[in-house]
Amino acid sequence: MYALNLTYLLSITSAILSLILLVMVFPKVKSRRKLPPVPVRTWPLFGNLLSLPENPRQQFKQWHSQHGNLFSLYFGSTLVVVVNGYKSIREILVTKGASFLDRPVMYPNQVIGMEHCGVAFSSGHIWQDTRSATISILKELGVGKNILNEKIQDDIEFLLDRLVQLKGQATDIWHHVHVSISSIICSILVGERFSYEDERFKHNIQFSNQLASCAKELAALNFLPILKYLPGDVLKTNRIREAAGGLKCFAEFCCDVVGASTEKKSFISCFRLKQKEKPANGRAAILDEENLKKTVMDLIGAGTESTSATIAWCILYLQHHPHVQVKIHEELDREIGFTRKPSMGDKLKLPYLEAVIKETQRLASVAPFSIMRVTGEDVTVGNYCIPKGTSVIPNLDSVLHSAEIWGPDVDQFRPTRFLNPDGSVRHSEEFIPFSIGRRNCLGMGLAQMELFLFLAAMFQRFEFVLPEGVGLPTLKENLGLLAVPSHYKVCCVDRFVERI
Ligand code: HEM
Repeated sequence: MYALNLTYLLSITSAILSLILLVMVFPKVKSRRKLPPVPVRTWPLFGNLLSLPENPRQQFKQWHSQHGNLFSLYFGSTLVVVVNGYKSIREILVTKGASFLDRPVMYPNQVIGMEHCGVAFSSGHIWQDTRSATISILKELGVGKNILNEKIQDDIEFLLDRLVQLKGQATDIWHHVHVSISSIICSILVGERFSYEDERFKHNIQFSNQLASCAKELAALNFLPILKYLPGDVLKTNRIREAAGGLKCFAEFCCDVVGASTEKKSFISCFRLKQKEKPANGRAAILDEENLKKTVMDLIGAGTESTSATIAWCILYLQHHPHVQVKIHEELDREIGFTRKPSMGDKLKLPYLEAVIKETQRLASVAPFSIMRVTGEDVTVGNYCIPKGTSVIPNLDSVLHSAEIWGPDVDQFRPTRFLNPDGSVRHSEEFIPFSIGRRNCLGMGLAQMELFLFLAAMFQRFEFVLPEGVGLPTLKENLGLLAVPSHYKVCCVDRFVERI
């Protein structure tokens, strides 16, 4: 009887234990089974990092066509899901956007102890409150309105003067544009322009370039932090530390310049005024000085290279397609002439230029992999489950370079794809260089103003031609934090002189 009871008790206990085990383990087995496929062999420690070429655009394209819209990779031990195609990207960034709003921690922010604040790399409430404050201040300061139009025009005047002074000598046009675009964002932040010769302003540009040049090392350090202990500074940790520290110092300097001013003419003073407002949600503490400094750094970082590289791509494409430059000149001469500056009010009159800008953004795709997101909870996309805490790459390139969307000549520069038969601009929902959803590019309005005003004024004034005897510059990109062109030189031929 006793033996029978013991057997009975044991079998009941083991049945309950098996059930508990099944309940505990099954979801994991199930979710593991439903992860998007890993297209290559995974190695201990490195994961799939060793299978990624220096420029993964083509490799991602191939895996997209072989494995469908979602595939997984391990960057070290971190699971990263790459999402491709308009439908799936829309699903993660818009329809199920709430589960994909956060960002993973990034190494350079960690180095300066600012990984959780600011607007571009923060998460949760800090991101939400900082983003809504930043957007409302930029609106107050006139993004999309005439006040900003004038600020931008000031820097354009400086740029045109500098280019005229070169008297047609070959020059690195991207460098000049970079300085002007950087000056605009600084003047929005501080309320007045820095002199281009200001040492701190020049250093800031230098530090941004320095950080951008360490993109590969940054990617490795992000996912294999143990590598920072390698002897001999193989991964340029000293350069990264110096650049990130330098950018932080410049942001502190900008905040000091504005001081206690309560005039609502700079981003920094408006942000400080918001610190004093009593918010409905009771979270005023989030908009503190540390957060202000990091937001200033984020706006400078996100708002300079992206726009100036796009302008550099545009002028480079036109060296390969000179007939497009002729058409831009014809449109500008017909609609604006030479006696006044182009303004935002002229946008509708210059559809060809607008189509050229869109085609440049599509083909150059300067932020091909957007900025990584991280899932805030387990979420199902298509047939797959993406677990909470997974890093996610929205592969914008898979949309901007999709032959299904843009046709068989997708790799060619053909601005007319953005024109309707009646000559007006064709808008397409798949045109997503600024990403989509609640966390898309916060500076889209400013970037669009800058691209239009700079390019309209530059083409009104100059014809950009290659120096004599120099072959066509390469279209090969340098893919770091962004996809930028290789440096090239052009001569800026003054069209106003020709008219006199
Ligand atoms: C041609 C120029 C530009 C392109 C192609 C571009 C593209 C992008 C992309 C793809 C993202 C990632 C969005 C996402 O995660 O879904 C982004 C984020 C961001 N961009 Fe831009 N951008 C440009 C210009 C600017 C400018 C001028 C500013 C400055 C005000 C700016 C500020 C930002 C900020 C602050 C974020 C982070 C937003 C957040 O995390 O909430 N961008 N941009």
